[in-house]
Amino acid sequence: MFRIGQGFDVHQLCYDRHCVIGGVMIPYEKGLIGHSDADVLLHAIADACVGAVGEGDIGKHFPDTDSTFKDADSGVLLMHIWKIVKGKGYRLGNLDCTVIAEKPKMTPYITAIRENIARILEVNFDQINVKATTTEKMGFVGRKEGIAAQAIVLLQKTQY
Ligand SMILES: Nc1ccn([C@@H]2O[C@H](COP(=O)(O)O)[C@@H](O)[C@H]2O)c(=O)n1
Ligand SMILES: C[C@@]1(CO)OP(=O)(O)OP(=O)(O)OC[C@H]1O
Repeated sequence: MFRIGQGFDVHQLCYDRHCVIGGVMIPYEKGLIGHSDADVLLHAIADACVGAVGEGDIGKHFPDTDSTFKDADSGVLLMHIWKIVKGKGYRLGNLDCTVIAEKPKMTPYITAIRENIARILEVNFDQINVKATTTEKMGFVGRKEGIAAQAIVLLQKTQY
């Protein structure tokens, strides 16, 4: 049996934070604001995974009212989500994601991000794809006020 899930997340940019996207620290004058490290891409992936197995959303598993998750490493949060997915007997078919950002330029970091996500999900590099697009200077992304990310995951049931 196959299950599909999609995730979407947005975080605001400000000057006093690190810019961590897909678990990779990206040199940029601004960083993302959140209760956790605000890794918008890993949050979209986590939402896609919990969505695929009918387990709600990331906020259900890691409430932003819980101080445990203050400045949390989103890689660790995604590992926890992935354990739930595996526990339900699923394996990853493939994951496709898009980072929607006017800046920073993502291309130099895409390989490192794919490697990091493949490590967290314990899959091969070629099962993970990460893309980037601008919004052609329009809207909150175009004004560099925030960054959005989307993810779509395909899971296959291996245990019944
Ligand atoms: N933050 C970004 C946004 C885009 N890219 C790369 O540039 C290409 C063209 O972007 P458009 O928004 O003009 O379609 C895109 O395909 C990406 O390869 C990027 O690296 N970082
Ligand atoms: C990750 C969590 C928990 O620290 O907080 P944020 O970093 O604010 O991220 P968000 O995508 O708004 O929602 C999920 C959260 O509850």
